[in-house]
Amino acid sequence: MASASLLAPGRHDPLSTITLDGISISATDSGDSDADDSFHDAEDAPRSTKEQQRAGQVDNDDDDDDDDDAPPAFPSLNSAQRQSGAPPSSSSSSSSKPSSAAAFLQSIKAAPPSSAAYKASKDAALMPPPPPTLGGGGGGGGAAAAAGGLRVPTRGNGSGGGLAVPPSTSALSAPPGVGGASGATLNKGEKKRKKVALAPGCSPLDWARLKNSTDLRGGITQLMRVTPSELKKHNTRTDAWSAFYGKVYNITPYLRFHPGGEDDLLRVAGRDGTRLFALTHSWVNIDAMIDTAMVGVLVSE
Ligand code: HEM
Repeated sequence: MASASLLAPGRHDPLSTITLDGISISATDSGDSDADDSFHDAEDAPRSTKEQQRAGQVDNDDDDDDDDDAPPAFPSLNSAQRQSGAPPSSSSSSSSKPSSAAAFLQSIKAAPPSSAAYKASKDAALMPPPPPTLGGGGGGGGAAAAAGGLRVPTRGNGSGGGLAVPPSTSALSAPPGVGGASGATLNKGEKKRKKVALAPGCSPLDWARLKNSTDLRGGITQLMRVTPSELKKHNTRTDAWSAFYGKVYNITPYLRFHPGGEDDLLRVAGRDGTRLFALTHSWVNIDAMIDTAMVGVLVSE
């Protein structure tokens, strides 16, 4: 092929091979200093030629315009793959090339036609990868795409690195009582948390699994009208009912799953626990928590 005559003897640098071959396809362009035309010609190179050039390269995606329009960014100039292939680098062999080819290469390297991918690959040989940038304004992927690389999406919060802990949280200490944060101090009016260590197999997830798969009514098949005196009969650890917001629940199976401990929950066994419940954790959705353990509604005597 005509490209062989433009290559320096013994020169196998894929970078120069592609570029020079691009010129060779349109022979009349060989003296054209317009780099844009040269790269366009390379894009139009016959497929078989391009495949030969790409032999041994990782990226075989023909649809990638960057690959076709610019000297290959992959394998990158300092990659192990490229080094193991052992083609001599362009800088080390430039002195042995014919002066016209060397000058042409030089002109391309000095001003590639708006080829950000080529510039990135060239820079990669000289310096470590840049630190992650912010994707402020939703345009975070733009620079990465232009550089021909993939980036982890970052949050455009306007400060700090993409995956770093938001600066606002660094000043916070753990909530009192959480994770054994003994050094945590309580603000005035703040209550100390009283969560207990649950036994193995008694996590909230275990409870969710149990209550969704098992009948927890303790033998009750139909919802009952429960009077306070009836409720009072179920006040033991093995048979505990309690009323919350007008509904009566069999809390016996939930005792060992209660994050606040069995004893606290047992305080309301056999009676209306609405007030204590609301005082302790009004945010807990009791219906979602133990709906399958509901045995009836609370009625007056
Ligand atoms: C069937 C009724 C109840 C259910 C479903 C229930 C459920 C829960 C849940 C889900 C939590 C964890 C809350 C969180 O992490 O924010 C919790 C914590 C707690 N519960 Fe209950 N609870 C019930 C009744 C009660 C009652 C009647 C009392 C008090 C006598 C009580 C005292 C506590 C306490 C002290 C905590 C720890 C709160 C903390 O410091 O984080 N609970 N409960």
